[in-house]
Amino acid sequence: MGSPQDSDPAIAADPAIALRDAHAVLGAREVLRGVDLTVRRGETVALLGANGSGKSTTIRAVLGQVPLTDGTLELFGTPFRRFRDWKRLGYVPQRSTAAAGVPATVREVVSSGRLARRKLRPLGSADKDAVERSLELVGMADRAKDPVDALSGGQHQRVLIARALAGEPELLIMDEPLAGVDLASQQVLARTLREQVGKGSSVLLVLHELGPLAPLIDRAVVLRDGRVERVENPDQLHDLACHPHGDEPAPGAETAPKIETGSLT
Ligand SMILES: Nc1ncnc2c1ncn2[C@@H]1O[C@H](COP(=O)(O)OP(=O)(O)OP(=O)(O)O)[C@@H](O)[C@H]1O
Repeated sequence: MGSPQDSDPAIAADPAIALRDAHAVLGAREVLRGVDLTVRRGETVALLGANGSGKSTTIRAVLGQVPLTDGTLELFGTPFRRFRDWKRLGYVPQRSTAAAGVPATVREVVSSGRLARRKLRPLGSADKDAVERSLELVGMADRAKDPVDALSGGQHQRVLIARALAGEPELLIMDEPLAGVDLASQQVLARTLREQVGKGSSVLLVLHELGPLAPLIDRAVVLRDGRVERVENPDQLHDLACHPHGDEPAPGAETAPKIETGSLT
């Protein structure tokens, strides 16, 4: 997707993410073995690949949660070791790892997305407006006072997305945002992302199926065994989501509905 920022060559020259020849070790294994990943301003990039191919590790490396043993990372043109502008990033972790058992209301969780912007100051009117806008965007405004523990899995996911959006990030990173989410919530996410991208945000998301997000994806980077196997443009995305490693569908197999089911492998 093009963004208004594309017209500024200085900004367009600095991608939101520039990961080069990234290597990372977890336990005794080299899990990333030379990953190159660029997300330009205003671009929406999907990371695809089989279980264990290194998608989450790549995202965690971009966030600095997994150190690189080799290679380089720049965020918005700044080498990672000097990058401090965390308010420009929003992160939606895999649902199972976040907010479970937190004794907080929906609004409180979403408000925590403003932390990097307001530091330790109390919530101001701009903060409150951003929180309310994010709740509206994901369709959770009417649940704002409910404890997050009282939510379903898909509603939980919407709250985590709202928390990331509340920080008004220029780069939104999401790890399997469609996992376990019904079609209605997937469509809410698609609408939300479209709005973000329309404002010029960049998006990196791990997906197993493209679902309603397919029309929003500019490029798909397919990982295999800790390396980029290939990079595809939107024309190939349908086949990629169903057969990320180029496996042919069984003769007569119905592939189109698979993308829309939301049931993930
Ligand atoms: N903490 C860890 N210690 C050791 N190995 C790990 C650790 N976390 C992940 N791995 C290994 O790293 C590899 C890549 O894992 P990663 O979670 O990045 O894959 P993924 O592509 O996101 O998979 P999935 O689709 O299942 O979420 C896997 O082989 C996994 O077993």
